[in-house]
Amino acid sequence: MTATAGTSVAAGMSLVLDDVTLSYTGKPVIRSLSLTVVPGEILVLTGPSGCGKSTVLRALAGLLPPDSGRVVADGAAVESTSRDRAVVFQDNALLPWRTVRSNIELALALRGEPRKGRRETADRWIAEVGLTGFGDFLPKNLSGGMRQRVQLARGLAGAPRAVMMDEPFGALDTQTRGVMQRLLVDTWSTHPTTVVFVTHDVDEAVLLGDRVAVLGRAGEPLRALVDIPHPRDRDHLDHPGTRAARADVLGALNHTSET
Ligand SMILES: Nc1ncnc2c1ncn2[C@@H]1O[C@H](COP(=O)(O)OP(=O)(O)OP(=O)(O)O)[C@@H](O)[C@H]1O
Repeated sequence: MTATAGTSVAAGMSLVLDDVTLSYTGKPVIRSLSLTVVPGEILVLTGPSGCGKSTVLRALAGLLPPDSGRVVADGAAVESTSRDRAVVFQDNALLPWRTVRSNIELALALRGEPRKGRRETADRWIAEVGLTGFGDFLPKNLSGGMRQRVQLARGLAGAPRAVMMDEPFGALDTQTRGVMQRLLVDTWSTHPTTVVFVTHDVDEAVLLGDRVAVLGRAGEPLRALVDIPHPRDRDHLDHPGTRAARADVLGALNHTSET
């Protein structure tokens, strides 16, 4: 867990799920889940389709109150959404009638940044995510990868202390996905924050995460919580420890689907 050392610790928020049960219609999707997200780390959530990954993110974001147990952010019970806890979705959640710049400026306005200076800050974010020249474009005139760049910029521009990311690169082709993973790592290094990242992709999980939590099927216990020895190291799969961790994640996933 490299992110637990150094400056990123102070920048991120701690998130705790304490014996949490979550449901929509009374039948638990998540049952008695306890999990602590360390300040400044990237914790990846993976597991079979429908196991409740997005549901956990909703609870952390304050969008879904637990049936029982507690969701705690920096020691305080989560009872509503907060600009300190941002969400980045796979789907295009940008405002379609606003330009790229204006979408990012909105995040700055919600943070309470004075109007003066917002444009410059938004343009810095646009440059940071490699979209210089596209500030006046509407989302519909961008590729899927470009829209995800804007979502990343918008999610982080509000300087949240935690970001919940729900399969943000799931719809992208392999090459664009690789570029976005690197962009996320670079941006997160410059603007450290706690990240809870949902993915189906084992390689993405092992590349990005300090730790990978493998959820069981809906209502089942957590299958595994795996430490990744060399997170975000480009050559991480050359390390035997990382290969072993990847095998642990895969083993837990396969175990889940066999039972
Ligand atoms: N708004 C909702 N109302 C009722 N049931 C829901 C709602 N959202 C999700 N569910 C159900 O809760 C369960 C978990 O859904 P969730 O989206 O959290 O799973 P997931 O692991 O993120 O799935 P996937 O990997 O397919 O995106 C599923 O059975 C789903 O049908």
